[in-house]
Amino acid sequence: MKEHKSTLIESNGHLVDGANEFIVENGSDLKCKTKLHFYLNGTSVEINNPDPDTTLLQYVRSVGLTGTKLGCAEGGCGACTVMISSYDKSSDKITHCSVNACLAPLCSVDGKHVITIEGIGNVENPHPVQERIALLHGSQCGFCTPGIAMSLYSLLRNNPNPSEKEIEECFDGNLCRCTGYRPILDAAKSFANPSKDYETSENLGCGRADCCKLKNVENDVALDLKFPQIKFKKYDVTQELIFPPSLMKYILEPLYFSGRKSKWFRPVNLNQLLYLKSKYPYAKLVSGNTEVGIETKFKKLRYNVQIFVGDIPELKTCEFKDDGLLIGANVSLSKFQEILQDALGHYELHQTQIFKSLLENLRWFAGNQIRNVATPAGNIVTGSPISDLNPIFLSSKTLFSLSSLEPSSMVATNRVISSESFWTGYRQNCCEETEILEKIFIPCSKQGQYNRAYKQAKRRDDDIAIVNAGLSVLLDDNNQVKEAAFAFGGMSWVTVRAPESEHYVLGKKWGDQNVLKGLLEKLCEEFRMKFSTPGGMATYRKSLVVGFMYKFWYDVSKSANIIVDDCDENFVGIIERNISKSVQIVGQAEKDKTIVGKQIPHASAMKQVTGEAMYTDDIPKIQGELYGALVLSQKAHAKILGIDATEALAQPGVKGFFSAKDVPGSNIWGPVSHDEEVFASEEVNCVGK
Ligand SMILES: NC(=O)C1=CN([C@@H]2O[C@H](COP(=O)(O)OP(=O)(O)OC[C@H]3O[C@@H](n4cnc5c(N)ncnc54)[C@H](O)[C@@H]3O)[C@@H](O)[C@H]2O)C=CC1
Ligand SMILES: O=c1[nH]c(=O)c2[nH]c(=O)[nH]c2[nH]1
Repeated sequence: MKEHKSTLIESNGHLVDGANEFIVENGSDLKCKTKLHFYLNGTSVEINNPDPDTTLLQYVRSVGLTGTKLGCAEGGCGACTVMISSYDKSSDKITHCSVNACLAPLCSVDGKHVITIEGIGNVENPHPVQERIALLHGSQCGFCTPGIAMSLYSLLRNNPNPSEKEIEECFDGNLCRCTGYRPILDAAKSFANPSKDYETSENLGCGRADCCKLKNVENDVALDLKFPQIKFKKYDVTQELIFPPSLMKYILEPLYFSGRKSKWFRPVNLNQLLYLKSKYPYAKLVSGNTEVGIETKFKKLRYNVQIFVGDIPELKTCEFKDDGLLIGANVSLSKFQEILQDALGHYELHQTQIFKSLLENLRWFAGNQIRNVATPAGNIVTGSPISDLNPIFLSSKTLFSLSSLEPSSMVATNRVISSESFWTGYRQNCCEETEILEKIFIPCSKQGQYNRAYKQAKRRDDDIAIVNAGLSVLLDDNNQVKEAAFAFGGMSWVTVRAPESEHYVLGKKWGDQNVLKGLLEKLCEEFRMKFSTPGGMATYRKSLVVGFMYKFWYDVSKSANIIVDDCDENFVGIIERNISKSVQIVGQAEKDKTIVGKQIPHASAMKQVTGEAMYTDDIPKIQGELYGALVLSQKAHAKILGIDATEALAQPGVKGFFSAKDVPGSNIWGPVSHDEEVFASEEVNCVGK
């Protein structure tokens, strides 16, 4: 990766950007539009100066599309899933992505088509996805159901002929707490081609609903045999909502919005971005917003100026160089997965070790909705100590290219820094304020090099690591270690290497049991963790480090054909979960019976899958509406001798205080047996009553 310099400002002092010349406006010299334009469920929407702090979820719900739900608000549960389609002029392709609307900024959807659960069907005319989930009992409380339907819908829009495995994986960012996944998967797998081999790569067309490549796709599986009592609609891809032709011609221009608390810039090329970053060094870059969104919502951080980098083509490039992969820092993680998969075919087998490690860890990196928008740059710059990618970057000497404008000359300049010196402390790195991460160079592995990645979390999918690792060794022809790089996440304030263990193993023979013993002892010494360490679980975390190295030892030995004693195959490789299988046996309905033996969906099912079911939070607000808050007991078990409401009434905005004596009629209620008090009258029997 070479460093470069280029002039960005012409002698007349104006910023050079192809045909554009920018004039002073909005506090910067960049001429910007102040109107957001996108499509929502097939209808054109224009908003003048939207508030940069509004999420897509807040917006769609505010216009009455309350089928999209607010669950966890941090991209973990999938209840807010919508689909965003965009058109890429250079490849003439439309992509459809499931996205967490709770994190997506409204301002980020310019030029895109947003489809919510209401946009795919309704109770009178449900989409086949909605109909099958409802008829096959895939909803109970129904709160997660629209999100589940949208994940499946997004998969089918990209891949109308999925395998069962692809269907199971499309739900890795959706949680359901009451229905159970069995009926959901039954419904979803009715769209699967059971004969399709997961590994088969096929041409999935250009993303248009009527793409000629999809004409022969037969989705009508043997549903009649599997579900004899139900007649389903056929799934016909050609009937899907099309990508608006006018958006294909829409030219992305720089945007500027000014809200109550913050300003938002959307540059559309690298020069504009560097210029804005030089003008506003303190500005926060926003990419997938999956970390920044958490910071602003939960950590209450404020960013007065935000620069959205999601529409900059230079940050989404990919080049297969002779010695490695050079990618734009803001490709989405899903796109990164595709690039890495392509790289496996492009390079020789021995060169692909690091790419394989990255692919392995990306499988377990959050859920689809996050990977569709989050970027390597976001992960690298955040520098979380349990980042999934950074241990692999650190153990592979990946290079980062940082770009900025030199303030005096306004010349674009660039420096390359190794991952080994990038992170400087807890969530800190060596990026200067005016610098942006432009490109990432991931080297090919050498002949004799073995690189593996491991992650242990509380659950496999959609979870953050407890400890993770990127481990690498280079062996010579005699299996002696020439180079070693062992990087771990979750063991310190930053992703760290284990220099003493690396040094110990240098020159020693891989496969020698004494070396293994010594190496594990060294690691234990190196990662001495106090019992009181932040994050806890000190012993467990240390044992994970040792466990990963043990696994790596046997994994490398097996790959390098080194005969070792006691090699248990279970140590090597990844334990794969098979495709889940289950059956609900529904007998033939007896003709003279109206209920017994019949597969009858519950009364709310169709409303839930279409997003039409109204939950408390979905009821439109009325003018002057008041909210209730409970005053709770701080005693575990006490007699109520009297209630003094003075403190509650003194709170700002409080209009009244109500207790048991104010309940008209009976103060007793309960779901089945009526044996609970609405408000405690004489006695409390727990804290929080
Ligand atoms: N909310 C969730 O469930 C999950 C969140 N994550 C987080 O998401 C992040 C992934 O990235 P995004 O959403 O794209 O990040 P983001 O838009 O939230 O930005 C994260 C950080 O990266 C910086 N950044 C982004 N692009 C940059 C660039 N080109 N140059 C310099 N700085 C840049 C931002 O200013 C910010 O400090 C990871 O860091 C990870 O921690 C990962 C998995 C799940
Ligand atoms: O690198 C990460 N991987 C995850 O799976 C994850 N989940 C999360 O919330 N943050 C992160 N970071």
